[in-house]
Amino acid sequence: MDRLLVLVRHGQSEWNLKNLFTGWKDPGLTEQGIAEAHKAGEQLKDLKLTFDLAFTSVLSRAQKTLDIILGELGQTGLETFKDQALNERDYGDLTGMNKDEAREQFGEEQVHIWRRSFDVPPPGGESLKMTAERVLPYYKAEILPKVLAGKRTIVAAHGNSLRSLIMELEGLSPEEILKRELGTGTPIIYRLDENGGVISVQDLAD
Ligand SMILES: O=C(O)[C@H](O)COP(=O)(O)O
Repeated sequence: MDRLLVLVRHGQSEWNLKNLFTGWKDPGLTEQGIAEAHKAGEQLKDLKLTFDLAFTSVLSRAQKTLDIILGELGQTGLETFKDQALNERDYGDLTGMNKDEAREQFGEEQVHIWRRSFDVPPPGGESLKMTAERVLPYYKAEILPKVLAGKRTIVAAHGNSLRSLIMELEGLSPEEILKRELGTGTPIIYRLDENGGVISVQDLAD
C-alpha cells in the first residue's frame, strides 16, 4: 500500500514580497506565487501523482496554492478539509512589521531566534512549539489515519506550520529545525510505513 503524504508551502504572498511578518493575516498570492503554484502542480503531474484528499489552512494564500495545484492535476474540486490548526504561526506584535526593520530594532540574532527557534515565541505570538501543539494533534487525528488507510494526501500550508510537522516526521532536534527552511511553492513528498514512520522524503526543491 502506498502511504503518500505531500506537503507544500504556499506560493509567494504579497506580504512575502514586501518582507512583512504575516502570520494569521490574509494577503493573496503575487504573480510569482501563482506561477510557483502552477510549477508545483506541473512537477507533481510529471511524477504522475494524484490525490484522494487535500488539507489546507483557512488562509487564502494556502487555499489558492492548493486550488492551482489541483487544477494542474485535473483534480479541481477534490475533497478538501480546511482548518485553522494548519494556519501559519501567529507572529503576534511583529505582524505587519518589515523584517529588516525588525532586525534593526531588535537585532539580527533576536529576530532569527523568533523566526526559527523551537520554543522562543515572538512577542504576543506563537513559538514553533506552540504552533506544533495545534498542528500535530490535528495531523494525528485527521490526516495521518487517512494516509495510513492509503488515501494519497496533499497538505498545502505555511512555512512554520509545516516546519512543526516536518520536525515530527523527520525526528529533527530543536537545533536541526533551527536550520530548516521551506521554499515557497515547493512540494515535499513523503512515503510512510504502516506506523506513520517516514520511509522516504523527496524535496522537489533539490
Ligand atoms: O508569516 C510570515 O511572515 C511568513 O509566512 C513566514 O515568515 P518567516 O519565514 O519569517 O517565519
